[in-house]
Amino acid sequence: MAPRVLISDKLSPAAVAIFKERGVEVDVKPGLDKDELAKIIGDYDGLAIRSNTKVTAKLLEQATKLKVVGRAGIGVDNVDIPAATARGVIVMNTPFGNSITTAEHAIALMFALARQLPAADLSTQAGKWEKNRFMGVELTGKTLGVIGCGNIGSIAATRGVGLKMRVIAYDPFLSLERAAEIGVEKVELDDLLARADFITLHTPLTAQTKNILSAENLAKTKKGVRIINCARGGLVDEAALRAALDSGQVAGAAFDVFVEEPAKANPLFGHPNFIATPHLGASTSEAQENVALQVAEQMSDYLIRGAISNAVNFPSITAEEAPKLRPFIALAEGLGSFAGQLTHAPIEKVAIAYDGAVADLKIKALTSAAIAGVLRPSLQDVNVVSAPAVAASRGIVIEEVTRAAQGDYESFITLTVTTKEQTRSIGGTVFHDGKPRILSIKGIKIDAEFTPSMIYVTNEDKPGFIGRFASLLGDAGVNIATFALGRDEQGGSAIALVAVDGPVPSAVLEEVGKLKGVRQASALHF
Ligand SMILES: NC(=O)C1=CN([C@@H]2O[C@H](COP(=O)(O)OP(=O)(O)OC[C@H]3O[C@@H](n4cnc5c(N)ncnc54)[C@H](O)[C@@H]3O)[C@@H](O)[C@H]2O)C=CC1
Ligand SMILES: O=C(O)CCC(=O)C(=O)O
Repeated sequence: MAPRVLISDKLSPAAVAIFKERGVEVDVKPGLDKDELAKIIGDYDGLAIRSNTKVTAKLLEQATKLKVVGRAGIGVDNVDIPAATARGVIVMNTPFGNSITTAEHAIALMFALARQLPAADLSTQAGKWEKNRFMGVELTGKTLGVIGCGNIGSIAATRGVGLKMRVIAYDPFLSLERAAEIGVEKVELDDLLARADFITLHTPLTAQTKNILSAENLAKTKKGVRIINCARGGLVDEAALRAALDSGQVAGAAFDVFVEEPAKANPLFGHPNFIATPHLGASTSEAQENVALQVAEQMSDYLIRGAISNAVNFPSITAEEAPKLRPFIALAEGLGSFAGQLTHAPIEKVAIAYDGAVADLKIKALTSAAIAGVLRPSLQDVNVVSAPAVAASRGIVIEEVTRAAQGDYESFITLTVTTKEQTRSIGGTVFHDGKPRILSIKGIKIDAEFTPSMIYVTNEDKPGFIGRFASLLGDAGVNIATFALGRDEQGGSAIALVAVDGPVPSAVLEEVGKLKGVRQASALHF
């Protein structure tokens, strides 16, 4: 069945065309309220949004089929990422499609502030011709302070350089090489505040950046500074800015984003030196076409081919990598599931060793699959996306190692689960037929495929056991499909991994457990 996607915000029609071209069914329903959306979200595999749709934990509870949320834009603050991750929903954004447009909006607002364009327009069209009222400032030679010099900040910075401004940037993650490349001077925040004639903000809203322009920091600015915020509401303390505009410490401010959106009332509204736009940073036809095309392509790639790009809660997997990775994901998940089904005590650690060629694949994805396998026997809802977060919330330590090929196989994965009582290791590979194989259990060599119903037995290596075991299954009407055996040494510990046709009745398993020499008998399902 074709996957179904709902577009719940206003997106360029280019997205619909891409979804259809790729074989994804698509419904376009912008403007639904949260209850209407909650009613229908259960029908969809994908949800494509801009900033209006709020993807809350409550909405996600109803999204029983949902696999991916695609944000046609950058900020994903309207999506509850931990809740999406916990439900195994991939969240993707389009990190570059609207960067130029947003940087241009910041520059437009800088000009608007420098020459009071909105007020001059209003006054002129009112027939006032107030030539003496609107004295502006020149940008050439002024200092532009950029707070957050990532994709958008660095474009804004280079535009500032092009306008012959001196550009200084505060961004703890900006390297000196990159600063030199874009022609900015990297400075500390206090230095920026003291020197900038214009400040433009381009950071995400985080615990560190919230109120980065607080009352205290606004007091450190150069008197007469002008401030532009096209990033996120909450980076500037709105009440403190209002006071600084009133006192003249700040000569003007232009905001595209607000603490509360849609902003219908705001402490800054009505100030003569304040300019507002309604979150228009990304609103150009070029940017909207870019982000719509990109989000539709990314979501289709994931839903149809399993390729993941620009996910904020999962490593990227290209369309080329996906088919190579798929059998190893099945192997990792199978090994995890094997160990998980046999583990009945709280897990302290899961260690995964990747030997040989597999170490060059996306091992983060493989590790997630292995953890999902380990946890699923006790937690039905866990999946490859949510598994690492679930493991972390349970205090399970995850260890990954990559090594050169150790033995006979080009690739080998060994998964070790540690509880208070014991450590259990299981290893395997993918053969050239693309099928995952179990090749070692507790260090004992064996060769078995994962099949839907299996019996795993550990026993003393003594003559007669296999006959007794096989007869018991035969007498109980349990048909053996394949039988794999291994032992550590003659007369030592032996293991049997038996694929059977259909589920094993628990009474039969109990009887197997009572056979002479049997230490443990478990039914496994894959
Ligand atoms: N108004 C609008 O319509 C739009 C707004 N945006 C917003 O613009 C913001 C920036 O977007 P991008 O440049 O694409 O993001 P980005 O991730 O490329 O850049 C953000 C920069 O902020 C820096 N940063 C992080 N914490 C910082 C801190 N404590 N102090 C100083 N710098 C810090 C990072 O190192 C990074 O370089 C985002 O919040 C995004 O949501 C993006 C597009 C449109
Ligand atoms: O989609 C929009 O209009 C908002 C864009 C935005 O804020 C973002 O991409 O972070």
